[in-house]
Amino acid sequence: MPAVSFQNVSKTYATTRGPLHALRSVSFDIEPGEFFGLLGPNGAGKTTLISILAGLARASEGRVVVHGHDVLSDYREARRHLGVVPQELVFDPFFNVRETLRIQSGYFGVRRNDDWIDELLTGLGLADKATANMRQLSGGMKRRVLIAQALVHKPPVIVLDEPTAGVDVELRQTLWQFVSGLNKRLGSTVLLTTHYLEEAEALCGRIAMLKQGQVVALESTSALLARAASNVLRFKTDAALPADIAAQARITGRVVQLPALDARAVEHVLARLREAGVMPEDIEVRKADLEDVFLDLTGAHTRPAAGPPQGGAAPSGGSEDTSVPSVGARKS
Ligand SMILES: Nc1ncnc2c1ncn2[C@@H]1O[C@H](COP(=O)(O)OP(=O)(O)OP(=O)(O)O)[C@@H](O)[C@H]1O
Repeated sequence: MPAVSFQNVSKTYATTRGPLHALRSVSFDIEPGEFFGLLGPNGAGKTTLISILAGLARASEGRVVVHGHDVLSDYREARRHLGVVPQELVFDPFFNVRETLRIQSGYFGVRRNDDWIDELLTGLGLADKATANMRQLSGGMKRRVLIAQALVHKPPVIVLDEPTAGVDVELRQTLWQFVSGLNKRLGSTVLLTTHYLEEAEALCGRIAMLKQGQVVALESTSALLARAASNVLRFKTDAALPADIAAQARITGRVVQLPALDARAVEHVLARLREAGVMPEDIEVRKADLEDVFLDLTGAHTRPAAGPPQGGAAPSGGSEDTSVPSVGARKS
């Protein structure tokens, strides 16, 4: 039995400009124990799909089943199997961290689970904050409690919707270590949506890519990576590129990146640039990554110079070609 089964899920919003098809017949299964990535540019429908899974929105058509429980007709059971980490921070400020987690356990009818609460506190770097009042915590610490809250009933399926948008590097590392540990040790299924393709590449065994409400790829991460041209030629220039080169290029400010199968392809591009009088600087050839596949599939070849993903913080650095790509910056 799949951990999560999306069956022909469609969602249409009525808007003043007519119907908006946020999801169009989305179907895929996530097997128990998978670390699964859901990727897509802004507006692709990721949050809508997660909201339907979590029972926060209703599908216009189709159904979603969690460990055999329909999220609509069998909501309580489906919800018990899910640990959904929300994006917004909402807390009762009068309780301390441990009390907050005990109260949340009570919502799920779980009692005397202090051992598990201790494990969550330690794993998420909150051990010395157990008796701190929620209102005394920093934003980053509150986010850790939010994650602990979502996991307090030991759900077999963990749903993380953009969990690292705007969080610091330390929390990202703590979170991934902890969630990977649950995935490996307890066999927890993890469904992750992220703008950070590097994270998806490092963590997810399988990936679905959404574009305009449709699944455009559903494959193992390694198969997706194998789809990309094996290398990428990268250089900087201020000059206008010849049209044939520009057509294949991904341009970020003055950084140009082109798929390059082998050394001959690299030589060909450099010769074309010479003919056109373009003097490339800082030439390098790197291995293709998930971002290259993503851009091919979502058709976003050209993006503006670096900017933060919408609704999230800028990836670290903020140089003209950030090493952690922000898909949100290329609204297609
Ligand atoms: N309540 C709503 N009413 C009308 N349209 C909506 C509503 N919620 C979402 N949409 C639209 O549905 C589409 C999918 O949005 P959704 O938030 O699911 O995308 P997303 O992939 O999560 O994007 P992001 O990466 O920006 O969070 C978008 O065009 C969005 O504007």
